[in-house]
Amino acid sequence: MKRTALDQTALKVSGLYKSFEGINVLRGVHFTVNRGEVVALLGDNGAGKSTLVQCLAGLTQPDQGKIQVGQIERTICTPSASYQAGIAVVHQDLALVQGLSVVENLFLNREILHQHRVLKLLGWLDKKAMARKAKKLLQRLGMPLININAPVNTLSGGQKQAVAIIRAVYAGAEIIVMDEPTAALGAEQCARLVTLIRLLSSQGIAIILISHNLQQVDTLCDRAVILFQGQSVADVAIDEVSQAQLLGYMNGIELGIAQAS
Ligand SMILES: Nc1ncnc2c1ncn2[C@@H]1O[C@H](COP(=O)(O)OP(=O)(O)OP(=O)(O)O)[C@@H](O)[C@H]1O
Repeated sequence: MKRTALDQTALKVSGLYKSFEGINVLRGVHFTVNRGEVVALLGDNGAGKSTLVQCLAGLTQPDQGKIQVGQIERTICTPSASYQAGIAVVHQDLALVQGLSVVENLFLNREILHQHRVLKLLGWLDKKAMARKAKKLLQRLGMPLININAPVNTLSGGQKQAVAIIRAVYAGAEIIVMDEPTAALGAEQCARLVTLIRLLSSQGIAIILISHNLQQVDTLCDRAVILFQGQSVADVAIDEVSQAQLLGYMNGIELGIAQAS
């Protein structure tokens, strides 16, 4: 293990099935992620990763199966139900509002109202409090150089990722799912994101990382769950497998299902 994950379940997925127009896309997905763990979700193209993430994000509903967050079984039928359950999915397109500033994005739909009774009734925002809190959050999560007043469309790709992730943390996410978070980043930005992921994990947040970059999975993740043709076929400690074995699981060879070409 790369670090001490807490021995407490953050997420448990059991027996998830999903079909689209008669095609069985998920055919029995089971895995658990503990608090503070970084777990890679691996699988070849079409293995069912995005469909699984859509189920976690409340964008589609499984036909069968259970999703448990902490000790509570959840029905995640909308994106807001997913968020309320403590799951945040940071997609490649990030869902930030481009014209708004960093601080406005961080507090979007969670604005801090003015403390003064009358101003609060009028819906006035406490911009100073939000600025203070935003600076503190960015500092705590190792991103003090991000200008909180900059429109997010002026930030680098890595900074945008960081803002989206920090927004999820501020909203109380216990489980953050990241879909290819470093795909469009340069080496330095990747390194910063890796540091942020490690920091979040050290604070007990569970991370599920979808990545095709096995080198990165090797350095960053504690465990990998591998999907093959819609089934979770392996759940392995990263320290105990080689990248070649991971690839073998992903293409079915390690399972004796597919033939080496
Ligand atoms: N809405 C849909 N209707 C019909 N088929 C779908 C739908 N969504 C996904 N599929 C099919 O389900 C299978 C799994 O797709 P999914 O996108 O979940 O895989 P993936 O592992 O994320 O692949 P990739 O790495 O290429 O993104 C694919 O064969 C895909 O064509």
